[in-house]
Amino acid sequence: MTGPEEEEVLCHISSLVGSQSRVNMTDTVSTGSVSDDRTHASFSPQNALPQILFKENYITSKHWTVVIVGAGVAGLAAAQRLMEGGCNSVLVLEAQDHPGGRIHTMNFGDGVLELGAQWVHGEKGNPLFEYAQNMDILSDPRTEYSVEARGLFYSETAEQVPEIVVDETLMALENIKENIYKMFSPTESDNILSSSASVGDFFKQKFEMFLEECGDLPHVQAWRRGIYEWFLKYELTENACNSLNDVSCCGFAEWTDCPGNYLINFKNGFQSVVKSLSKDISSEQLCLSKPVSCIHWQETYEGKELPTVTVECSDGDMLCADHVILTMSVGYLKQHNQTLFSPPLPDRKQELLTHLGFGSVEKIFLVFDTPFWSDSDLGFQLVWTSNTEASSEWVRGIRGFDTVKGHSNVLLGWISGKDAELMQTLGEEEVKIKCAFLLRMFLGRSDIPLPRRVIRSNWQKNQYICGAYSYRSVSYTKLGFRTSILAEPLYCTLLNKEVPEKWPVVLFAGEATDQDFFSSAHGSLRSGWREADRLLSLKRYLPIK
Ligand SMILES: Cc1cc2nc3c(=O)[nH]c(=O)nc-3n(C[C@H](O)[C@H](O)[C@H](O)COP(=O)(O)OP(=O)(O)OC[C@H]3O[C@@H](n4cnc5c(N)ncnc54)[C@H](O)[C@@H]3O)c2cc1C
Repeated sequence: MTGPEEEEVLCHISSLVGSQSRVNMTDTVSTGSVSDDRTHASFSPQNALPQILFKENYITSKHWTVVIVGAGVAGLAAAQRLMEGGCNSVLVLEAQDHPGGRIHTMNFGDGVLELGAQWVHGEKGNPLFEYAQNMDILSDPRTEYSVEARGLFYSETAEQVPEIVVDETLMALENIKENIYKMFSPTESDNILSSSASVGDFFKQKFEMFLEECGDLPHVQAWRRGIYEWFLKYELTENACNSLNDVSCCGFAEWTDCPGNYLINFKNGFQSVVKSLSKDISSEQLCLSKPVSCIHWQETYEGKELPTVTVECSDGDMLCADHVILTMSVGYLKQHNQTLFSPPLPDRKQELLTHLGFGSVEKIFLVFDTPFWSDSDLGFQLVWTSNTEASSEWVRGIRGFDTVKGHSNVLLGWISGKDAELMQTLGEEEVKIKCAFLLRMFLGRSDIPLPRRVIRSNWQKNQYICGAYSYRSVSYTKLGFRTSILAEPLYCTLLNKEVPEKWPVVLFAGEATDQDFFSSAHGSLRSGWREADRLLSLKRYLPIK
């Protein structure tokens, strides 16, 4: 079913990690990360057989200094940093048959489609921007820019909402958002009351005040309310939550913007970061299709040597290491932490995982034979001003359709929360029909054709990702949780006085563990470096291999 215009970039990535996938014949892994019609053809168990026999012995017979679980940005960044620091005994285990995690670039036509991370968000102080710039993999933001959530705003009665109303309302909402940052910034909000404030309540209260001040005619007020609903959907996507009432104002204000262009593209897609981070990792050190099922660690150790962490894989393989860095998503950890650790995680960490937010954001790419819009259109934003029959359906969750850089015949719809989860359960035909119906209704154009195909991301369905990214919920801040609690390693108390008494054995990286840049790829990158540096600082105690 794969169209001629499309080719999995992941196949290209496979070449950078060698042609051996080390797929275990006895362990069939369903990645579920993309629509069912795409497979990673280069990794066939048949052609991997000779390597399997060699690799399985190789990885289990060695005692590794560091085993990293997950080959997303965080895991690869940690591996690269460790190796640059002189620690070469590093093994990366990845459950899926490709590296990249929540980065998934797909070749399409003459360009790419990004099913996961799409842009570098900001320049100044952004570690990913600096890294990518040094690697010369970024497009020039002055000539190669993207737009998001722009274009014309239409109501379900096919009226274009006057730009002045759109601009005024969005400006008011941006000001309210700015106020959340100011009032709830970590320096301003050290009290119990502010820790229970929700972003949803804050917006609602301030927006009602704005409406009152405006004193509009009823139809203008209906537009403003529709724009407000549109804006909330935008924020649901930014925060990957079901409702902004779940998002804590304090947690929201912890996010730190990096000044500069917010939608920076890569010359060859986000996958070039994956490629660059893994360029020095040999094929022996990156083991794909190798899910880890349990981390066996010790809380105290009396021996003269250093304690060993045993990594148990789903296929029964046991690997030994001095340290393990885990980079799985919070969604995955929420589902598996009860069985993933032996002994179990400390209570406080388990409780944190219950309260830390992690929800769905999905992309729906509509591919048309020929565009029904013009080159100057930036997108079509959907403003619901009343309740119609369609408004109770999942399609109401679609914020709008943006044009896509490099593809004149593709529109991108964003959807999040419960509507995104429901959308994933539907067949391609139904999604196609519903999206075309929506566009016809809002644009008042019965001539809009059915898209030729629909390409969806399906992050929530992916058993090794389980959603999009993390957010700080109201209960999380109310109970006093901090990112540092999630990021804190599991220590083993050593009686050997030659080394620090609290010896980190299991370490945690990944987007959610970054204090300021959680939910982003630059947060992941920094978290991988942070944990690698933590281990490199112990170098003097280790026979670094
Ligand atoms: C739709 C979407 C759009 C986004 N847009 C942007 C954007 O424009 N800009 C931006 O900066 N960020 C964006 N992000 C966020 C960004 O993609 C992530 O923050 C980042 O890629 C996460 O990297 P990570 O290494 O922390 O985790 P992951 O990428 O999730 O890596 C973890 C890896 O662990 C593996 N794994 C899980 N369980 C196991 C196991 N048991 N054994 C072995 N391996 C396992 C997983 O398969 C995965 O490969 C977006 C995310 C989504 C979903």
